[in-house]
Amino acid sequence: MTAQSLEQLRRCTVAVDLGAARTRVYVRGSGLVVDEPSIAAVNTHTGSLIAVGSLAQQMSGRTPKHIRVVRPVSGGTVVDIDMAQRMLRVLVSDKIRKAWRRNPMLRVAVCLPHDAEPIAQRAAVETLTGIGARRVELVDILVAAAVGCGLPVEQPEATMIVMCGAASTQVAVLSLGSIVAAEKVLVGGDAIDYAVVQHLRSRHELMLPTQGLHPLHLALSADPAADGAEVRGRDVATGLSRTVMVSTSQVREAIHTPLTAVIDAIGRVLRGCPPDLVADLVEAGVMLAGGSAVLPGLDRMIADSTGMRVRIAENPDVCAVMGLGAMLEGRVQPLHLDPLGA
Ligand SMILES: Nc1ncnc2c1ncn2[C@@H]1O[C@H](COP(=O)(O)OP(=O)(O)OP(=O)(O)O)[C@@H](O)[C@H]1O
Repeated sequence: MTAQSLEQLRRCTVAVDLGAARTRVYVRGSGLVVDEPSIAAVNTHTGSLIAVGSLAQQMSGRTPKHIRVVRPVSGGTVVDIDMAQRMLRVLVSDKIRKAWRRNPMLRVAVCLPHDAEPIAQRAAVETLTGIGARRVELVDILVAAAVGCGLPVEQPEATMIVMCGAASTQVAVLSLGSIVAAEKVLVGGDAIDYAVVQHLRSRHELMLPTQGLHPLHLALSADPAADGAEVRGRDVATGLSRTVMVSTSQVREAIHTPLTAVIDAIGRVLRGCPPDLVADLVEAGVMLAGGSAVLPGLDRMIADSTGMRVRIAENPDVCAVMGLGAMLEGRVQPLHLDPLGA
């Protein structure tokens, strides 16, 4: 991050993280004002918006035919600009109206997945300008999250962040405010949940409701010797409700493949780093951020396979937007490198 780009971010009033699972909005001077699921419910007859955020999430899987629950953000990219704008307008309505009114030249900072395609960048800019932003600054989510975790990204020392989101896991090594090496794999919390759902379907012939995944996360945190968790779902053949006991070892086996993809990505990033930075990381360790960072046992698995110390950020799910917030509040100081004048 150059001093110039930090200067541009300082002129922003609002920071937005449009995630595949959740939308977060930070307003300068007010803090985090929105943290809601990136979901909208629409009446297909009239086209009108019925609900957004948590309320729309509650409707998911329970709607009559004329109501459709949609996700305007997929894989960290806005795929339905019109719906994303309508959702954002409702989510931020009263929270940033004041900021908007006070500042008709509103500048907004948005974090995007690492190496976002130009089309994804344009979709984010169009979404925000469509709801009133005059200028949109784009920031790599890995830089924003590293700042939000409190990592010393501006220093000449390596820091490693693993951002475990819903749609993807992104890994980076940063030094002197920039990304030295990074990787993105399209495996996140959703793929891990899907692996568990598929396992239950094939092994127990059980279809799981979305809410049923929580006991499985708890089962993972239990003692491996414990029995596991009771899970209620629908029998694939009869359609009737049924309960099965799922053991911790079965859940671990089911999520082994997606987690291996994450471990492999970390390995590739380490191999792409100069040896001096890898030596720094032995001391500094790895920081886990993103909603899936709290998946029980993930930190231990990464520590075992890399031999490095692994920490989970204090509020891992909101690191990226809080990092953007820190930049617009001016809490991130660029490192001034004095030219030697040679
Ligand atoms: N307690 C928990 N245990 C395990 N997984 C969890 C827990 N809480 C949230 N998750 C997972 O975290 C993911 C959401 O993470 P996050 O809020 O970082 O997503 P996002 O920023 O919207 O996603 P992306 O960065 O991929 O766009 C979901 O897949 C969810 O299942």
